[in-house]
Amino acid sequence: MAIENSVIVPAYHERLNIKPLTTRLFAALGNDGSKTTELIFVDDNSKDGSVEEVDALQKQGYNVRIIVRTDERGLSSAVLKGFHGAQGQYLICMDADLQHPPESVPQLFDVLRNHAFVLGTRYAPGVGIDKDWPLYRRVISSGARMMARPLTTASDPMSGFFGLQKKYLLNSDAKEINAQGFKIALDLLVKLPLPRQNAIGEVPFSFGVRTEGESKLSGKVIVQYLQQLQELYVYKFGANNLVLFLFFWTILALYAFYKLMSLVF
Ligand SMILES: Nc1nc2c(ncn2[C@@H]2O[C@H](COP(=O)(O)OP(=O)(O)O[C@H]3O[C@H](CO)[C@@H](O)[C@H](O)[C@@H]3O)[C@@H](O)[C@H]2O)c(=O)[nH]1
Ligand SMILES: [Mg+2]
Repeated sequence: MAIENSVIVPAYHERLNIKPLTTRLFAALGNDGSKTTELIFVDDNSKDGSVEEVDALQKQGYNVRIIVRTDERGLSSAVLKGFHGAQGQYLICMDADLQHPPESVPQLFDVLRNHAFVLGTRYAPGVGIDKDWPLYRRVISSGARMMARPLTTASDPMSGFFGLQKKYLLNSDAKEINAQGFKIALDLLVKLPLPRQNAIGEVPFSFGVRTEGESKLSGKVIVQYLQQLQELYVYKFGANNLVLFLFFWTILALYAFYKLMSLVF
């Protein structure tokens, strides 16, 4: 049977998560779904036994492979590498660390049949929003989400659990996509030639807790996000409006600071 669906997983030092992710994903897809789905890890030369782990799973009959990059590092560029190397016309991206439930993947593929883009969202009724996250991650996440508000109507454009129909990627200018940092979904949402109506489907999910390995989010990733925002504002609204936005965010930041101070003192 031909491969219709591809699941792309950026992975850096994720050996311990590879087997549980693979077995849970294919169990969730069931017999029929498994025949038309491939799983691709994009690893940046972790040299931690991830390759051997994938080989063993292949021998057990899972349609899984691993691309090892030796010349580049980074989440977003790894995702694009996987998307371009995928056979399926329906593409889903998810993290390796099981914070994105593999059991939700079939639902994301279903939604992709009727939408150009699908987002796993943590901001929906009944979903525990980052409840197990430390406070500083919640503050970063809320601030990052608020600053992206003018760029897209999607409820969770920061999500790393998302998908798209490959034809929209092929119709875009690859040079325009920002492959730095973590927020590849946001870049694609703003820059891909998506239909005007009904382009984005959303699937609520609860963001799990990482149990193996460590998060790779760093100060550098936050700076890359701010640079990406600036570029996206200019892309969407033009350089002049960037000045207006900067003014707006400065006033908002000063107001938030004032409120915080009045709470503390
Ligand atoms: N190939 C590759 N993979 C990477 C790299 N950096 C991170 N990854 C992989 O990308 C996934 C997410 O990395 P984490 O380090 O677990 O990120 P996080 O802090 O949990 O952030 C996640 O949640 C955010 C939502 O708040 C998302 O915005 C973000 O994209 C990501 O999904 C994991 O599978 C990780 O191995 C890299 O340099 N190269
Ligand atoms: Mg994570």
